[in-house]
Amino acid sequence: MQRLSGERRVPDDLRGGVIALGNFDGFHRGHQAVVGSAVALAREQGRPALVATFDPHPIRYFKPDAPPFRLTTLDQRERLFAEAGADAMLVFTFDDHLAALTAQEFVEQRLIDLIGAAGVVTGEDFTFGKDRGGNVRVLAELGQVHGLTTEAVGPVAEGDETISSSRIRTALQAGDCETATRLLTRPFAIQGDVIHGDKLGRTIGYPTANVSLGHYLRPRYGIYAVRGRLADGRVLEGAANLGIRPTFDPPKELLEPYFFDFHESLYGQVIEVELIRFLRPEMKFDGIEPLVAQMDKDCAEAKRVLAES
Ligand SMILES: Cc1cc2nc3c(=O)[nH]c(=O)nc-3n(C[C@H](O)[C@H](O)[C@H](O)COP(=O)(O)O)c2cc1C
Ligand SMILES: Nc1ncnc2c1ncn2[C@@H]1O[C@H](COP(=O)(O)OP(=O)(O)O)[C@@H](O)[C@H]1O
Repeated sequence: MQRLSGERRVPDDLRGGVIALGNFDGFHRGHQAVVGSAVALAREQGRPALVATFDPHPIRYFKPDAPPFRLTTLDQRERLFAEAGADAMLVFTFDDHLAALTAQEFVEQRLIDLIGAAGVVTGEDFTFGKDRGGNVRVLAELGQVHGLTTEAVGPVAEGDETISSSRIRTALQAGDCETATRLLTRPFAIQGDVIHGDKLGRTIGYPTANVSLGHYLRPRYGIYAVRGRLADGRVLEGAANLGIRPTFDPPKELLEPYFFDFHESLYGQVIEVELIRFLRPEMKFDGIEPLVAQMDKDCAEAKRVLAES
């Protein structure tokens, strides 16, 4: 799958496509329905399927000081869109210029001129353009003028509630991995480079691969049963601390998975760590011995949890 810039002319072989328009952070079941419809329509008509996303997230542009809230990085979205059958991911840079485009300018300058789109699929509640002047009705009207097919996909609900990124964020902030997994159709996963830490882990028999939380939403601090995916595709099981490790000075905010039966260096590798279940809150221990005794128990519990999930 190709990654394209939303500011440049789309190459000829990807023009005349159907584009799923949205941000799709998390790529939850609702997002999957929108992208799925775009891909299905594209296949039916023998057209390329494109998926849009915004970087930075529009919320970040409008609220630069908002606490981290991301559910996926651009790299994760790229993989998820490819798995959903898209031929290209189109990244719109959300900056002053984009924010100032009216709905009509966005459709004419971006969808028609730069992308050469033949069809566009959004969620029913999608808004776009300066002051959110564009919605699915405006999009349909502009589409008629420019020969652009439009389709609005209704919300996907679970129970009485629409599935949304904010519902998933709330679940993760409560340590409710199971709800997040259901709404995402896969576990929430943090991807990042393995960085150097204090080199303490190895001396207590528990080396941990330290990953920065970056722009990700902060799930509830605590100990989790996890699965890790290495760059080479290997999947490892483990137990991880996500938080500030209050036993150590100075406290540092990290995700630190210990992988069972694994003895290789991971420094510099990009790994992805799936949060399967919250086991307990982080605690401050009075020394290394009680910490290690608790880590032994955590690992035993994580193994039990992972064996049945
Ligand atoms: C399963 C597990 C549970 C842990 N629980 C805690 C905890 O409750 N409190 C704490 O301060 N550190 C805890 N840690 C320890 C730290 O996350 C980390 O292993 C330690 O700070 C060594 O860091 P290093 O990787 O920088 O050497 C836990 C680690 C693991 C793997
Ligand atoms: N089972 C394992 N789980 C996690 N990391 C491991 C494991 N075995 C070896 N490693 C390596 O050891 C490093 C962690 O060792 P540690 O002493 O905790 O150092 P640091 O403080 O730099 O994280 C990891 O980054 C990884 O390269």
